[in-house]
Amino acid sequence: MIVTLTANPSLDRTVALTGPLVRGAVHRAAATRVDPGGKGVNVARVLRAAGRPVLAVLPGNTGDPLLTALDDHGIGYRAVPTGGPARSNITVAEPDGTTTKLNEPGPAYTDGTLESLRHTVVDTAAAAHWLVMSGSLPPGVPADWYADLVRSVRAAVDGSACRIAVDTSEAPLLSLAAGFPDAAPDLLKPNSDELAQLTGADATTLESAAAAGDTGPVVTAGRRLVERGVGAVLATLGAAGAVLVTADGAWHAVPGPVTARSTVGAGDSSLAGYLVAELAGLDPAERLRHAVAYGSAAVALPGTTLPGPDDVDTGAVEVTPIRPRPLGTPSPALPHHQ
Ligand SMILES: Nc1ncnc2c1ncn2[C@@H]1O[C@H](COP(=O)(O)OP(=O)(O)O)[C@@H](O)[C@H]1O
Ligand SMILES: O=P(O)(O)OC[C@H]1O[C@](O)(COP(=O)(O)O)[C@@H](O)[C@@H]1O
Repeated sequence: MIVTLTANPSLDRTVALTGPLVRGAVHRAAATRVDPGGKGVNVARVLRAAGRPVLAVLPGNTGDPLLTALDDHGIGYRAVPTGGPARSNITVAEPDGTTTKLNEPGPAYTDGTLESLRHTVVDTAAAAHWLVMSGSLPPGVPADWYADLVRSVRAAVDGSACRIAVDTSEAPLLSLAAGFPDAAPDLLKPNSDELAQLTGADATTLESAAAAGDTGPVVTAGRRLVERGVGAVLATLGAAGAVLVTADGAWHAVPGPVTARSTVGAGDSSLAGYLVAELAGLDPAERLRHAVAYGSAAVALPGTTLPGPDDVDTGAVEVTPIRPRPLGTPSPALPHHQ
């Protein structure tokens, strides 16, 4: 079983426009849709569609439309009472696939929510193969909460029995990294912005260099994290695919041709695809292939519509091993902001 923790879930409302977004203009939407969202919820949805047993842990009060949506999708969950309804995050989708996201901060927790959530995670992790902690933290939650939770789970559960994956950003990500090596997860899934936040590198340059075939800076950034205790770094790079770095090697995977409709949920689908392959016993290169195939499949679908196995074409993804640097060769410099 896989447990996903979404500390700040959302109802994702996607508004599709008929033309490009114009600031200050009135737009008549072509269509709208509402999906249950938040990073861990999305990972749970993809895993469930792939036939993997999954439990979503999240804050939520009985009757919250988000919990109703999870019921409708057949996602099992443990919800902890909290301070108000789940936030609504808005995506504006333009016809060329450009997506603009407006993410609310989310309701503050009531006294006890944080502790109940922590207990529920530690309790459910005891029976899990993977625990996935994903997304932002609501207002008032200490930034080092994920780092503390990694330590709590490791103290309570045999580490080899339940591995931990983390996908977060900004202060919670930086606090997690400050807690390495003892708070280092088995799998970290940064996108290029998050890799830049961790290393001080420039995100656009990391992606554009990889798109031009130079994965050196991403591999250097990934290796630094692995040297600090992270088991594997799955660095997703938008249209440039993804790079996987472990203690044993590094690989780059490039997606096949995709018509982008909405990038929302692409990173979550990548993480879920990686886990699908890992649970099937596939090797690191194949895990990366699945991650990129699932991410690209998500991009081709509207709103937070997430891919099932039938949407995913692993054969279209090209995976290349990245040769280790010869001994004594200095690492390439990371591209920093000018
Ligand atoms: N424009 C795109 N074309 C094809 N695949 C894409 C595109 N954008 C994202 N992807 C796929 O989705 C994955 C995750 O996207 P990314 O933007 O890096 O993550 P996040 O959603 O976390 O920011 C990529 O590794 C890639 O496989
Ligand atoms: O917790 P955050 O960082 O505000 O992100 C939440 C948003 O991210 C999503 O989970 C999508 O994430 P990705 O596009 O990175 O896969 C949305 O469903 C949700 O609205």
